[in-house]
Amino acid sequence: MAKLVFIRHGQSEWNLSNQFTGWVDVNLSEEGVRQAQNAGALLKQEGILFDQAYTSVLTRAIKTLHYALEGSDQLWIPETKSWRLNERHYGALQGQNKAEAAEKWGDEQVHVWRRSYDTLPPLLDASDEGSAANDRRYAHLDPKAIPGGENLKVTLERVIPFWEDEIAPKLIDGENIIIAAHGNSLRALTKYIENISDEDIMDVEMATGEPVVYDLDENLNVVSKKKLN
Ligand SMILES: O=C(O)[C@@H](CO)OP(=O)(O)O
Repeated sequence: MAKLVFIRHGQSEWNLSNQFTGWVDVNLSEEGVRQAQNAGALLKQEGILFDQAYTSVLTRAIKTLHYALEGSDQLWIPETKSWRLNERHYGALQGQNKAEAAEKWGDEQVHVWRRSYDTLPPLLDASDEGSAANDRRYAHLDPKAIPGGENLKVTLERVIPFWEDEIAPKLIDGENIIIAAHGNSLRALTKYIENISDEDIMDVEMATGEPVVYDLDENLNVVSKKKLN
């Protein structure tokens, strides 16, 4: 039996200002820092001892991981950062205010962009100055792997190879793992490990800074799941 903990980053500055974020590297808000510190206290209270941590290459998730590990006295454990755990790329919506987008395109369209499994957002051109192609942290990637915008399906398809190659083998060996990532990269992993349908995943939400604890058997079946709050 292995423990797997998902933690969505604490509230970010753009969660607070209600802007589409995706791959834009915004910081935690003060409330987000408090949420991440509280997650550390909850993990300590729960007594979960981790062997390995994973996070994305985005500041809000990395900092959340560090606050959570510091609060549970395990800041020393090995950690791996991967772009594959990044938030879904929100394409040309990145930076826009969600309420203003709903006024412009309608609530229904914005809801479909945010939560449908396979509808892509409007794409960001690779020549746009905000393209991830201009960001040094993605310089080692095949340019074809750098998205101009992702739906949950595409997000899942880039998260799962990392899960299969890096994370699942460790869980099968009985290691306890924490993954600090993002609302939609964690929804993709949740869909995969809980076998949730394309339709039902639309209603699954992750709260900021709230650890979700799974017990997994050696076949990676979910034996139990609980949220710490
Ligand atoms: O803006 C984003 O990147 C995500 C997460 O904050 O938003 P949503 O919940 O709308 O997918």
